[in-house]
Amino acid sequence: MQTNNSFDKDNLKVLLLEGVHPIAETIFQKDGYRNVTYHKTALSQDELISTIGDYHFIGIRSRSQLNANVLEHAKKLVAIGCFCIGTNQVDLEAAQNKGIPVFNAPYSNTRSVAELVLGEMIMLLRGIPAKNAAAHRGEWLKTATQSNEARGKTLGIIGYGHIGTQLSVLAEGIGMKVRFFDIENKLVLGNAEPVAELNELLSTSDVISLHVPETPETKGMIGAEQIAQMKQDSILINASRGTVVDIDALAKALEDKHLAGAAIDVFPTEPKSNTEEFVSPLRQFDNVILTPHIGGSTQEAQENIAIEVADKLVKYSNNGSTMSAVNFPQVSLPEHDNRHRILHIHQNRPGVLTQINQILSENNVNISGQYLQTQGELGYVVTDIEEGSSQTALDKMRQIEGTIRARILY
Ligand SMILES: NC(=O)C1=CN([C@@H]2O[C@H](COP(=O)(O)OP(=O)(O)OC[C@H]3O[C@@H](n4cnc5c(N)ncnc54)[C@H](O)[C@@H]3O)[C@@H](O)[C@H]2O)C=CC1
Ligand SMILES: O=C(O)C(=O)COP(=O)(O)O
Repeated sequence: MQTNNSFDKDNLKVLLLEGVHPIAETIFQKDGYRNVTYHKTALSQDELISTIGDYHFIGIRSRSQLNANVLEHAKKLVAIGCFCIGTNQVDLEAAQNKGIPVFNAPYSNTRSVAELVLGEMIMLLRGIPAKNAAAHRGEWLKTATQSNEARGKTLGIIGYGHIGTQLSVLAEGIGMKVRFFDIENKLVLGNAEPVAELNELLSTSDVISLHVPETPETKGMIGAEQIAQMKQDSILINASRGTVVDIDALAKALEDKHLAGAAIDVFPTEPKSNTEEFVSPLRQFDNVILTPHIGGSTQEAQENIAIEVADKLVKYSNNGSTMSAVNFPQVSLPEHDNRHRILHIHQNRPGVLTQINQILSENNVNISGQYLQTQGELGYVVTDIEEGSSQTALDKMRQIEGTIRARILY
């Protein structure tokens, strides 16, 4: 059990990795967090293990793997910020078991991905990547063969979430017909049409674009069998996660000329830094657009993400609010001016709230507000109390069975 009291910001250490937009550092510093370490790259597993124990907050993007082993060494960690959408790089359950909320930016880069995919789709339908590559070699491929307008073509979107829906609207704007497959019932935008079976979507679309998260179900979702279902001369785009598409199966389909082209932004194994070689069987194909996982890498998106996630971390640190945490009970909290606030994180079992209130009552502590939320195995009780014997009460609350951690905000 951890025994932090109200945090002295001077002693709180923040580690920002993977070149998150520098405005994140500014936000921490402006709020009085002076101990911010900034790295342009990700850290290896060994580096994370030897470093993470010093830090109270960590900010990462999609490369840093915060698995259970790394989190085991995160003795002081209070919260994790994923400065991106995907949180599959973090063992969310291990973080939850340690009472560490994980925050992300669920919307900020969605437009950037949708715009990239729209552009790639138009380019691929015209056969531009191959013609461009040929021109760079001095070849002149002036032909209309396999060069098509997007207007009237069918775009099949797999995963009709924040990105999928925006792409849907943009694609309809240039006259495409949009169909989609999602495991949830979704509000349909424009004239898009839901399709009940993945295979039906695959076999009727001119372009397939993937916008699903990485989950056990989406891993390997598009393999040889699914690609075989796709129309002859159709196009596959993946800007979701590298594990969703079997790259060897895709390479074979391109070799066999079953597909007219592809655009791939995410890969099963991605270089850890810009100095490492990118290795992929897709490098040989002129008709494949290969991008280095930059779907969300625009100035606009990165700045918005940095503001959003840094604000969430600072708010959790200063005020205890867990709104929009992805693995944690969500509690939206008012400011606690002139009051002390006790945050109690515990295993979700009966009787904890009663024991908390019993302790407060026995210590003559007056409760001015209380908030309780549970999620799965975790319970989060926030109690605003009048100043006084809060420290004694906190010490006693830490003895309640099932307590994971507790801290006080002055
Ligand atoms: N290339 C890049 O730089 C970026 C990649 N991404 C990736 O894109 C993914 C999607 O992002 P958003 O649209 O914002 O997420 P979202 O959560 O809004 O949408 C995902 C959709 O996929 C659906 N889904 C989940 N499992 C499915 C399955 N097995 N079959 C069909 N549909 C399924 C969900 O119901 C949901 O509607 C992220 O999880 C992330 O991995 C996100 C941002 C940037
Ligand atoms: O937001 C996401 O999920 C992404 O894939 C973007 O990742 P990145 O921040 O570019 O490492």
